Amino acid sequence: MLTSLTNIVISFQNNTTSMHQDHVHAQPGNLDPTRKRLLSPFTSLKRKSIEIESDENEKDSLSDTTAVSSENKKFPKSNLKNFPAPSSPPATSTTFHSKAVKHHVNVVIPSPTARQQKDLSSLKTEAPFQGLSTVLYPVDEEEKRQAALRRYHHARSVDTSVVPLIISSLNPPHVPPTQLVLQSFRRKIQMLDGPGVTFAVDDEKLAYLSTTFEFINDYMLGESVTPVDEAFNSGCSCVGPCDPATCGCLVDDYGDITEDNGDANSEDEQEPIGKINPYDRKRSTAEKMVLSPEFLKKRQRIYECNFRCSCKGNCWNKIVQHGRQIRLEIFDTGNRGFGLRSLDPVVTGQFIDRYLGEVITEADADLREAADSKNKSYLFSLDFNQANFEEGDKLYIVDGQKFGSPTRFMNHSCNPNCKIIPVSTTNPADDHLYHLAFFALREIPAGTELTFDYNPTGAAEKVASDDPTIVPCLCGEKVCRGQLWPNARQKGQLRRDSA
Ligand SMILES: C[S@@+](CC[C@H](N)C(=O)[O-])C[C@H]1O[C@@H](n2cnc3c(N)ncnc32)[C@H](O)[C@@H]1O
Repeated sequence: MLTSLTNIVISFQNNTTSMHQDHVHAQPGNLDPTRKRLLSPFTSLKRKSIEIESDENEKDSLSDTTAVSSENKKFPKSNLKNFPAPSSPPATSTTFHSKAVKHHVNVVIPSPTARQQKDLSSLKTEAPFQGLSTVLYPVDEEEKRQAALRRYHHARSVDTSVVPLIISSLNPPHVPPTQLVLQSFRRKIQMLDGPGVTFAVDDEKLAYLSTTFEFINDYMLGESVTPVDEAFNSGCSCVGPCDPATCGCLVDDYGDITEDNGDANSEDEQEPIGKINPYDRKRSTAEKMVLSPEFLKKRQRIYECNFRCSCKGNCWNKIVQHGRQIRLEIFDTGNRGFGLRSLDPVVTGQFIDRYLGEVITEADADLREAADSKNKSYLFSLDFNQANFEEGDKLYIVDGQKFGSPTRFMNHSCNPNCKIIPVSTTNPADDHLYHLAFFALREIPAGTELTFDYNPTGAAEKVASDDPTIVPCLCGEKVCRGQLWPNARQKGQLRRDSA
């Protein structure tokens, strides 16, 4: 079989695009979010929908040039480089103007066999609608109607620098990139467990946040973080609902350990006077269980019933593990960055949400802090039981900067309306890994900013107000201490005292 090299003229024809939209739809490259594959003229060349002009004379005149296998119809690079590089329009651009006017590309087309020639000529006569040298196939009823009326447009060559290649039916309506990022961020927010979380923040700030932060539904454990083995896990042996007087999960009551006098671990030297029931059944309404007023004043850890407990089912000592029950909103405070508020009224002692993030070792936290010392602090130390730590024990830190929960946006106040309580929901034997749960210290009307004290035990510590390194507190409370934390202790401040 003879092979000939045909010089063909490729032009983007105005009608071609619409005629072959179905064709283009089928291309997986459509899904490429960068759309580069669709926008590249080179890619377009590969599509069958491009009109190719050739005639017998041209074939003949070129038949003595170099032969190349027809299977690999290669477009010589020397010609391709004339195509303009994609001008990287926004990912969702629906229309673009090809800057190429005409491009001559050498393509090898095998000479048809006698049989093929016969087939082709029969095709030409049988095909209902023909262009000057090209058989065209209308794709929808309107195009068929136009073609039947001979209104079919057959421009042979068009100045493609002014012909918009409209691919509107292939792409969603034009959406600016910021909106795209936001759409994807909002979709992710919907994946958060619990009632909705919304944003009252301008698009630009939200778009920036969405590129630097992601919501998560649980801790992300770092490589060096090892939870205590399940073999050490235990549960209560209550039959039926847990008895607040005897349930083995409840904390022993030592009477006088409060926020004011309180070392959380001083119980070691005393005999318990009973059990503290962390959640108040008396104050519960039909739908709400709250932290007991006694517990709100104490520095104690809550051990909720877990899957090892005999009580099973919907035990009243399972609150934090059921997750957030209120709608939250992240808003722009204007002077302290983002803040958090509840869209629902919150009652005293009500559970708000957990503080989540990457759980990392103290050494890793130090490295992160050193690398990013000027930024806001999102590091919380899981050091509530530090007095029990033994030589070699690892101290874990929760870093909510890049991954976290809505409480990552809670600001400090010198007169806070929330407080963090350490809560174990799975393995009570694990002194290093537990949850940091926020509870309401008082009634909080819907729409009020949720805050906590970043430095509850260090309230008295102040440094000279002319210290240039002080981070000023902007909580605006009458009792404001004027600074977020004594600056000499800024490093790791959240990591020390918040729990
Ligand atoms: C855990 S973040 C709180 C969320 C933060 N506002 C944001 O936009 O992501 C802690 C940081 O918020 C700022 N911040 C929180 N409370 C503040 C306050 N009362 N006054 C000034 N800045 C505060 C400080 O920059 C602090 O390092």
